[in-house]
Amino acid sequence: MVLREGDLAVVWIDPRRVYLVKLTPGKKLDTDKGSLSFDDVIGKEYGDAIEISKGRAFIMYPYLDYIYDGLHRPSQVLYPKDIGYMIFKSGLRPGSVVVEAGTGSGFLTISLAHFLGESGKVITYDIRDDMQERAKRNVELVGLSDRVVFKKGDVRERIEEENIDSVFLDMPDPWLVAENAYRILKPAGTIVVFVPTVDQVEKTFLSLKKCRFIDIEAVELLLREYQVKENATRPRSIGVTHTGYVITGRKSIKGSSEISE
Ligand SMILES: C[S@@+](CC[C@H](N)C(=O)[O-])C[C@H]1O[C@@H](n2cnc3c(N)ncnc32)[C@H](O)[C@@H]1O
Repeated sequence: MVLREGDLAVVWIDPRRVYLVKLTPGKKLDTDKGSLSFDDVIGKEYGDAIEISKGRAFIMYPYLDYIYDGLHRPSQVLYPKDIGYMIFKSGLRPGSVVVEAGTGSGFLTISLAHFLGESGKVITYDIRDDMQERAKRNVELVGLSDRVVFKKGDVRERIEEENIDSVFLDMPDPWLVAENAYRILKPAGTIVVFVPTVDQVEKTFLSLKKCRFIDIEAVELLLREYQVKENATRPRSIGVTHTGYVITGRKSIKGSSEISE
């Protein structure tokens, strides 16, 4: 595919220099490895490489992992390893309608919008205007605005939607949202929560149980990156050692709450 004005691309120089850019004529990307004029990128294809003063810039398709590397993120975003599992457990599919809180920098929003397709919707709540403004720009940059509805609000107090397929929560006190989540979900709809500390796991798990959710699980996903060198291949000694915990549950349908006991 030949790249045109306005297309999104990833400029990959090395693993620490990954930039998500919109190809605007006359603009350029300045890095410590050299400048890249977007006029030189327009007309090229994903996968092409362009020489810059101190290296090479590879022009890559904006896959989610590159979006993760290149996104401007004022808040801590969820890690891909956790997002993958959360989406799997949620049962999300093309056409799903999900509610999310909080929006934060919008990386989970973008991931959800990506997987639920053109016919799906993410309704994302945040109590902070500045977070939603930044997330809006991120979602717009990756061309997914049609699939996302931004709402300013406190989900502990009120969620306007109903008949929702899944609720995703990444916020400090998700246990205070259990009742609202239960109310807005379809029967057998799923709740997926991410929290960074163990005391939050306990509060969240018990609140889901109290609200008649069934099939509740709490897990931690461990990911270990390897350095690969001849005769010296081993786990890396530095890196992200902790992200958090994922709690999942499902809205009970009539009579099923007894089964979970
Ligand atoms: C860690 S960030 C979410 C990051 C997001 N998952 C991402 O991947 O970019 C947590 C967000 O929750 C929002 N928040 C906290 N309490 C909230 C509430 N009661 N209702 C809605 N949003 C809330 C915060 O303003 C913050 O932006």
